Amino acid sequence: MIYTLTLNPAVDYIVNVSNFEIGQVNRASKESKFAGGKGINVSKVLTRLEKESTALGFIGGFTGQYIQTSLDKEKISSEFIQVNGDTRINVKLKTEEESEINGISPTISEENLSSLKEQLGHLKSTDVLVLAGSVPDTVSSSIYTEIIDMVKERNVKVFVDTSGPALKEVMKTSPFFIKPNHHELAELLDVTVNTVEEAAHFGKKALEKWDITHLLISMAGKGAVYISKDEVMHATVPSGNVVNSVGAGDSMVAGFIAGFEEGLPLEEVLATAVAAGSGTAFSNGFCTKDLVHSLKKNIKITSLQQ
Ligand SMILES: Nc1ncnc2c1ncn2[C@@H]1O[C@H](COP(=O)(O)OP(=O)(O)OP(=O)(O)O)[C@@H](O)[C@H]1O
Ligand SMILES: O=P(O)(O)OC[C@@]1(O)O[C@H](CO)[C@@H](O)[C@@H]1O
Repeated sequence: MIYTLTLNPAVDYIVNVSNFEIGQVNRASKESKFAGGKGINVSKVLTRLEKESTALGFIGGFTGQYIQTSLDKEKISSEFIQVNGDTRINVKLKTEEESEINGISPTISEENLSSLKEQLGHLKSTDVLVLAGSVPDTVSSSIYTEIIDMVKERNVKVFVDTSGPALKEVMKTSPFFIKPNHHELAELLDVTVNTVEEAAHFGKKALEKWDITHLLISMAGKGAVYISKDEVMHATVPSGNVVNSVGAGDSMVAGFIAGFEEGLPLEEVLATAVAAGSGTAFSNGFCTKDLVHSLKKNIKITSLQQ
C-alpha cells in the first residue's frame, strides 16, 4: 500500500480577482475550494492514475470535516487522526500575479503524535510512505527524520517533498527520494540555481554531499532534472496553457511514484512525473490519466551525463 502523510493539510481557497487593489474592497470573479495539502494532493493524483493509496495526517474542526468528506467522495481511503482546532485554510490569490497565504496549523499534541507513530508502526517492507508538505509549528522539524529512521528498519520506501529546516534534516537520513524545486535545492546548498545546467551541476554536488538515491529537481516551465548515482537526465515540459500551478509539484511526485511502482524504465517514470505535473498545471484542479498519457508523448528526455 502507498501511504501519504500530510501533517499540515489545508482547505485550499483559490480566488481570482481582476484588477486587485490593496486597501480596497475587491470582488472575486471566480473561486473554488479543494481539500489540499501536499500528501493529500499526491493521493488524489495517484487515484487518477489508478493507484490505490491511504491518506494519513491530522485533521480537525469544520475544515477537517470538509477534507474528510471530499476524500470520501473521491473514494480515496484515509485514516486521519482528529486534532483539536480547525485545519488551516490556504488562500491562493490569482490576480495578474499569483500570491499565496498559507494558514496556521492547529496544535498537534504529544498524544496526536503518539497515535501517528502507532499507525506508522504497522507499515511493512512492501509499503511506500510519502512525506509531503510543511511541518506544523507545534511539531519538531526533525519529525520526518524520526519517521524515516523508524520505518527504515522495515525497509519501507520513503518519498519526501518538503522544504526549509525539515528538508535540511531529511538530508541526514540517506533519503530514498526527494523532490525539491530548483529554489529549494538552491536554498539547501546556499547557491543560485536558474538553469537546467546549474540544476544538474548542483544536483550532482548534493549527491556528493548526501546519500540520496533519487533526486528529482522540478523547474516549473523548464521541466525537471533527475539525478541518481548512475544517471543525470533532463525532461522538457509539453507545451500547453498554464491555468493552475497549485499541486503541480505534488502531481509530479505522484506521477513518479506511479511509474516507479509499475516498474517502468526510468525515462518513462520521469516522463510520467513531468506529464502529471504539467497535466495539473494545464487543468482547473488536477490532471487526469488520459491527459497524462497524451502529454507524455510530447516530453523529451535527454541524458546530461558526460
Ligand atoms: N509553465 C509550465 N509549463 C508546463 N509545465 C509546468 C509549468 N509549470 C509547472 N509545470 C509542471 O509542474 C511541475 C512542477 O512544477 P514546479 O517546479 O513549479 O513545482 P513546485 O514548486 O513543487 O510546485 P507547487 O509547489 O506549485 O506544486 C514541473 O516540473 C512541470 O511538469
Ligand atoms: O504549507 P505547505 O504544507 O508547504 O504547502 C501547502 C500547499 O500550498 O501545498 C499544496 C500545493 O503543493 C496545496 O494544496 C497547499 O495549500
